Amino acid sequence: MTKPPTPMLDRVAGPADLKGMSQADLIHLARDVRQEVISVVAQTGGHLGSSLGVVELTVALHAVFNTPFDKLVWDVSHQCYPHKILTGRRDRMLTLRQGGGLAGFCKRSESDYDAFGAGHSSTSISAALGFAMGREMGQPTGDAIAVIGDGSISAGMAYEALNHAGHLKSRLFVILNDNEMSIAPPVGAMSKYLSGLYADTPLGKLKDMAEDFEAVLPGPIREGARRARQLVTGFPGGGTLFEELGFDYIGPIDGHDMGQLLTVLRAARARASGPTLIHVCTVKGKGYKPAETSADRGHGVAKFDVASGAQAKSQPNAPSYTSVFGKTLTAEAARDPRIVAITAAMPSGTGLDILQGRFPQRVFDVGIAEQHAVTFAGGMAAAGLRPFCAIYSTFLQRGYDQIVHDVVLQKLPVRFCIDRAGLVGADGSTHAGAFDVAFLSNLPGMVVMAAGDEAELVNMIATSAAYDEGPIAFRYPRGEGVGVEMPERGRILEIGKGRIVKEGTKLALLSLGAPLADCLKAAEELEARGISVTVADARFAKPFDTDLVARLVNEHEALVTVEHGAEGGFGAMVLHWLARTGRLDRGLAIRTMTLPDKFIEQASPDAMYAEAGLTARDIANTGLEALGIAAARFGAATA
Ligand SMILES: Cc1ncc(C[n+]2csc(CCOP(=O)(O)OP(=O)(O)O)c2C)c(N)n1
Ligand SMILES: CC(=O)[C@@H](O)[C@H](O)COP(=O)(O)O
Ligand SMILES: [Mg+2]
Repeated sequence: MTKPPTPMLDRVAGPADLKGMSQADLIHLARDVRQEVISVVAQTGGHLGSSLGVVELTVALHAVFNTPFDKLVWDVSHQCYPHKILTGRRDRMLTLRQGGGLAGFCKRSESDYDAFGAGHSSTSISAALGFAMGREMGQPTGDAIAVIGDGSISAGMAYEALNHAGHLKSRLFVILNDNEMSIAPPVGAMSKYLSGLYADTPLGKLKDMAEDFEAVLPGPIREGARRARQLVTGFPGGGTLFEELGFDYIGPIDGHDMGQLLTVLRAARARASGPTLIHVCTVKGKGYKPAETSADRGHGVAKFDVASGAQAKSQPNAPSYTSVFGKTLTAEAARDPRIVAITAAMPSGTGLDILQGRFPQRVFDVGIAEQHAVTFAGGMAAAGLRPFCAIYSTFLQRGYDQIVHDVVLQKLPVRFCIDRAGLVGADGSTHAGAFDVAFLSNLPGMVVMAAGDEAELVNMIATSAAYDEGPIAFRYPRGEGVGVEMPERGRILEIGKGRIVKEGTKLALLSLGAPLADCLKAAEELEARGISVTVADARFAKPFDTDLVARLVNEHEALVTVEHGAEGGFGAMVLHWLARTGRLDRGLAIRTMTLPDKFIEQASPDAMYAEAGLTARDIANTGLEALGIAAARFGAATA
């Protein structure tokens, strides 16, 4: 692939080089950065659309502010590629999202320019406000600037921070990057409100408006903001929502017009004394047709051919868990009108777009609002509906108190569908689904299942649909299933009962969920050495099958539990029970294999599991160790 020339970018080693550049140079630089982002992401895959949308904004911010002394906080930080390119990491961009390479998100450990790490949304205003307070209290830090998208500003946390910032009245910049997109079109009144701020002013006219805005400079910025707002809202007496919250509001301005950006940012930097919100309109995927015209505006892409935009997607060997979930739930919903589903801004990621296609009225996209999603589902369950609340494991962490207080405590039959359970690969540690088994299994009355393969997922959906006694959850990993035969229809599982998948006599491997395939592989390796192995699929982490565990420990010389989750999960529950029932009093050979007590950086899922010590080979070796024949260990772990 020929790389486009980038003469202006080639002159840049870091943000300091932007300071002396003319506006024309910065426009040229932005053009180069855009080419660079396209060229890099074509080779690595990643979050293309959001990064393309903030190219001019990133250049302007680094030209005007004094980073890293000034703290630039990117919300989610999936749009950080131009920022990484301009802050000394250009030469490593081709390692993006790969093992040992640059993270796909901002990371404090990666660069001083990454003021605050992210991956989850809606945290930037709180963090930036923290920096502002640090400055006010004498810490050596400059301005604090949060850049937050219109999708991310829908979450409660963002409002909590705006509310507090308005109260504190400290100088703080919030840049609202409004591209009228989340991953799907954003939902709700806030999105409509933001659009309303410029509904009567088509984007083409924004330039005139901003020139008018410029014309009032260098008069007081507050007056300028008011005039701009009046122009677009037509409410001379009223303030924008942001003004009511105590912010000076500037905008909306065209986020692809370097002149507007520089003028407004420089004026704001020179004059702002309190919290200031700058409303910037951008286009997700800007400057690359295939991204701009795709339904998600090129949100997350695989490697692609730049000329055609065609993405390199490998042929799957089995359906993805996500699609199995979407299709199975749709079939269940066709049979049961009480079934409804909730997503927090991830209809396609969760597979609920499939159900949405068939029953649009029964799928509720609540925006990025996991806490609300959980309690909303609780209310629906209390009303007699059968809600399936589909949230990635990592994002479900946001709704923990809601799970405990609003759902579990009241024994409400919310079905939690936990996708992306386990390590997820390129998104790295922020997105690892590591903790759900641990944080759900300790809740009284909660039922927690994990699918050992895609057919089991079908059974668990059927089981959840039929279960009205209280909250129930099932987890399944990112990516393809294992290729097992699929049942016509899900079977209702007996709550708290596991299954023996393969009978043996000497060693017992007890898998929870996705490690089942690796346990079977490990068993094969061990059997080749003459060690007879039982492989059991626990199915339930809570209540787990105590009869099965008792049988495994009684009838085998050693037991190994295996899970794709953090310490404190299934293995810990098994150990609690064994200890409580006195089974450990005279000793048992038992090992619990979990994710290690550390965050694992991005790499391929196989490489991440290898680092975690959870490959089939690791399982086999742990079994040997538990049997007291560690000397017979297999060689280097294979993924
Ligand atoms: C708490 C949380 N929930 C869901 C997500 C998944 N997610 C990542 S980016 C995104 C859309 C963000 O939209 P916006 O802030 O407008 O940024 P844009 O992609 O439009 O640039 C979503 C839903 C997340 N990162 N964090
Ligand atoms: C930034 C973010 O949180 C999402 O875009 C995430 O990267 C999606 O990952 P999946 O590809 O697993 O849906
Ligand atoms: Mg957006």
